Amino acid sequence: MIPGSFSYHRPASVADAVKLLSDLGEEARPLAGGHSLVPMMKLRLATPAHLVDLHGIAALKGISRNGNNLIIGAMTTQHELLASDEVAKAMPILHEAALLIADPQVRYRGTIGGNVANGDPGNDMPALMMTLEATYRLEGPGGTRDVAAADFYQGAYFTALEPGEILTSVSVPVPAAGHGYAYEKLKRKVGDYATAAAAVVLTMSGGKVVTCAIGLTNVHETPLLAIDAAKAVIGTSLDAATLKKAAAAASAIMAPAADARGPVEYRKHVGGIMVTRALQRAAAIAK
Ligand SMILES: Cc1cc2nc3c(=O)[nH]c(=O)nc-3n(C[C@H](O)[C@H](O)[C@H](O)COP(=O)(O)OP(=O)(O)OC[C@H]3O[C@@H](n4cnc5c(N)ncnc54)[C@H](O)[C@@H]3O)c2cc1C
Repeated sequence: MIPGSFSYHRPASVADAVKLLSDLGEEARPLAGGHSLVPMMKLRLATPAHLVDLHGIAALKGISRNGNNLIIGAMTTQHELLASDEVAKAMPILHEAALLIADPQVRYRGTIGGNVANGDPGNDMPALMMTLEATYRLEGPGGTRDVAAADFYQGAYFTALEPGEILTSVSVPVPAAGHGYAYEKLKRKVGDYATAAAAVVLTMSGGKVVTCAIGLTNVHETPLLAIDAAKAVIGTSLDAATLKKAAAAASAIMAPAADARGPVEYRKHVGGIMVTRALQRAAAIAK
């Protein structure tokens, strides 16, 4: 449980971090909260020769509002998300989901940038960011570009990040006033990753669903958007038959691994239940 040896770098600007990562090449990795990377290093599943610590870069911190978007700096911790009144008011599902990540110790160190850039299908933020139609800002040797969260995940631990690039911020459109929301996560115990989880953001009018987005965590090698399930509920009052149809449509795209959290069929079944519960709770909240 002791990591291999590495050299430590602490740049003071994004430009310096990008230059270091580009110069040092494949053997270098950005270090954020270290709560995914360091455990991997201890297990020797990751053996970077260089760690480029992002903690000295003030520009990567903080939460601000730009028009209808919340801009969250990559080095903002999960604890800081929870402490933000702006997040709690404008985007309560983000507050709710952050509270379901691990435990306070992990949330004090773990960052939103590390959580979404890691590419771990077990992380909670990626599916939520897809549901909220977030965009990631990436900065690298070739300049700055924005990538939709929905286009970012390519496989387990494979993302759209190019060599030398870092994720600098996440831009999240604020959902409509009166929207309904829920993040339902089944885990074996407090502090565990999801056996399966579902995020729902919807709007309703006259008792019927007008818009709906559904994201799924840890039921596939990447986070998923359950597009057909979301379509199935539009225009309905979420009656029992519709809920069943939506859960079935969501389960149909799930392909979880059989692991200590259960066999494939169980995790798909649980995933469907998470979708049902999230839809019901979101509808009850919507005004
Ligand atoms: C006991 C335990 C339980 C946990 N449970 C959960 C859980 O239930 N749900 C959940 O979502 N997470 C969970 N986590 C993971 C936790 O949320 C991590 O903090 C998070 O996944 C990674 O964030 P980090 O800031 O620690 O990143 P790090 O561990 O520092 O980095 C993770 C990866 O992302 C890369 N990276 C980091 N920042 C950037 C950046 N800005 N640009 C480009 N690449 C970057 C790193 O190079 C590394 O490959 C748990 C962790 C532990 C230790």
